[in-house]
Parts: sequence; C-alpha cells; structure tokens
Amino acid sequence: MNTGAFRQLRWPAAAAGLDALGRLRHVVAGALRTGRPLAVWREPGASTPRLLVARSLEATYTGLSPALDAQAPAGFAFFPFRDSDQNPALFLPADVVYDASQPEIVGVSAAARDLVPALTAWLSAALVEELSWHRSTQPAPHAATESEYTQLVQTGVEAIETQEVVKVVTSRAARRPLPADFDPLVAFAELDRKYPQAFVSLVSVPGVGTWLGATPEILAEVTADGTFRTMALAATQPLTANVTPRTAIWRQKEIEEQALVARYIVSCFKQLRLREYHETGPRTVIAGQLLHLRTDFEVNLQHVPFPSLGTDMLRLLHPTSAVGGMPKVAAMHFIQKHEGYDRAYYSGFLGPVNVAAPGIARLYVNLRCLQVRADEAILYAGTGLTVDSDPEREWQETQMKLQTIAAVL
Ligand SMILES: C=C(O[C@H]1C=CC=C(C(=O)O)[C@@H]1O)C(=O)O
Repeated sequence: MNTGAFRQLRWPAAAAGLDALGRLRHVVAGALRTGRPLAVWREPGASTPRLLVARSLEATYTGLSPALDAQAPAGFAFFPFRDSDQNPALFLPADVVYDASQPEIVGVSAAARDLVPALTAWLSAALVEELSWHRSTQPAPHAATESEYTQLVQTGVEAIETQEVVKVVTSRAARRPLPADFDPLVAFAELDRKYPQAFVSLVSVPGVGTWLGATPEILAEVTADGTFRTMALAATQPLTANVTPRTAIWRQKEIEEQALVARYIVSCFKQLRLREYHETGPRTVIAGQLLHLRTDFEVNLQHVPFPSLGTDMLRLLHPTSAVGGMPKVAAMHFIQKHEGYDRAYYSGFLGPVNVAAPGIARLYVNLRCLQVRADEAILYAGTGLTVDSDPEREWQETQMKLQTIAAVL
C-alpha cells in the first residue's frame, strides 16, 4: 500500500486478538456506521484484500474519468455504464486505507486528518456483529423474462441485418432472494476463494448501494514498470470436463464477435496515432466456469511519446464493444431504446488508481456482478450479438454468466 503519503495509525493492544480480516471487517463497520463510502477489493493473483474508505459522499462525485498518471489523486473509481443523476460517476478518494497484508496499520490521508481522533477511538471499540450496508435509493430494475429477452435479441439481430449496428451487446437483470443471513463480506471472501484470477470487489456507497463482483476483464491497467495494458474479451462457452482452453473450438460467430472488440481497441490506438503496441492472441482463457476468447494489448510507455496514454485510452475505451457494441454511438442508442432497464453500474468500470503506489492503476469492466438490496439481489449479465445469434442460445448464455456471481447466494 502507498502508505508513505498517509499518516499511519497502529492498532491498539485491544485489537491483538483480531486477525487481518477481522480488522478489515471492523474498519468496514466503522465506515458503514458513519455513512462513508467504501471499497474492498482483491486483485487477480493477490492473496489479500485491500480496503479504502472515503471521508464523505460529497468527496466522491467526479465529472471526469480518472487520470492514470502518478501525479493524479489516489482513490477507487466506480463508474456506471452511462453517467446520469441516478448513477453518478464516483471516485472514492483514498482517505482511510487498509491492506490486509500489512494488518498492523491503518493509513489516513492528509485530507482526512480530522478523522484521526474518531478513527483511533474506533480501532479500540468493541466489534459490531451486524453491518448495515448502504442501500440504493433507485427502484429495483425490471428483470426480463425469457420471452422478453429472446425478443430483445431478435430485435438486436434485426438491427445488425439492417446495418443500424455492426455488433450490439444486450443484457438483462435477474432478481434472486437473498439468503436470510447473507453477509456481503462473507460473500466477498467466497468470491476471493472461488475465483483467484478475477478482480473481486465489494463497493458500498450511501444512496448508490452495495455491489459485489468477480470480473475477468481489464479495461485499462498501468503498472509500476510503465506498461499500459488492455484486453479484448468476448465469446463464451462453458468450461466442462471435455472442453478446456486447449481443446475449445470456437464458431465463426464467436470469432467474429471477439475480433470486433479487438478491432475496436486498435481503432482507439489509431485515434491517438499510436502504432507501437504488442498484440497477443486471441487465445482461450478461463473465467470461473466459462471460457472466453481474449486478445491482450500492451504498450511500453517508456518507448512512446504519449505520457497520458492511459488516461486517453480509458476515455476512448469505455464502454468497449464487449459491453456496448459497434459503432459505439449507434449501439448505445440501441441499448437505451430497447433494453428496457437501467444497467446502473453493471458494465461500468471500477478499480484502484495510485493506491498501491503512485503510477499503478487497475481498472476493470464491472461484469459478473450483483447489487445487494434490502431482501434481494439483482444480478446482471449480457451477451454480444452478431448477425448469427440465436435468441435461445443467448438466453442460455446469460444464465451461465449469472451463475458466476449467483454462486455466493
Ligand atoms: C457482457 C458480459 O460479458 C462480456 C465479456 C465476455 C464475453 C462476452 C460475450 O460472450 O458476449 C461479453 O462481451 C457479461 O458477462 O455480462
């Protein structure tokens, strides 16, 4: 954790019996009790989660997508599919930070210095059993029936046939009852265990709600050694005993669907006049119980004259054609007109910027996610359509995708 920029509070002797995750839970409880936004996440391949608490809701509103450079503020981005008053773009400033791999300290930013007395007292306070998670003030979205969804796919295929769009990604919400004793932090731990290669997240913001997810898709990453990465992830089939990444065979429809996403990324590089990028793939990758096709793109930022490449690419990429479609504006218009529900933060993006260290940012597409409501969960999934899409198969594909996150219910 980028603790250099933070005042470090040590846990008091009273907390000696609490393990790293117990401490994380206690800081989460304090944030929820005082109405503060928070994010807990575990990066792919990492063994421990991190937590960030913003000092206030007001401090999280942002107009622009985050800058991916070492001088930019540290925080956690939580962006909707489409920015609106109901689903504002948020950037939670890194005011209180906790890294479960360094469980002896809690960091507090200079901007949140006035929180230090209350936080110090809280670290010695008795544990709270029940956490009261932030709720959305928006109504639950409409959950499409099978016939509504297959009709939507049919309309999408017709829009491709009439050349209104080249590709569009349709999606739906599904409502599931919450188990009586559902605990988002326990569910987070289960996602962490089940999906070691996913970006696992739990974000809770007053009025916006509580979102849990385990996404396989990087939107934009900038690493300490000056590398920019993104990926074209699309096409889906179940991972079974007989079909593995080595033996998977893809139909023409799926190859085309993924190639369009890759082409879209290349078009973004072209808009920025960047030619020096490495492209690897497509290859078959595992995401939970599914297989996808993935092409990786990498740029060495030390070798190109584009200091703001990460920031510029992020602004061009979102929403990628893996969640919107192509051409972007026509696909967004189709979705707005026909999908019939509010995606909110599903297929938006999320992740830390300059939290681990200045210059390290990891933003992911918010897929395989759910929204926790008072007594139900809203799950989300979508499918990329091409002219050859079969409505019934696309419905089945959304069912499979919902399974990734439904596993914690
Ligand atoms: C839109 C989703 O997945 C995207 C990412 C991988 C494969 C996809 C597909 O096969 O359609 C989607 O483009 C989702 O999981 O809701």
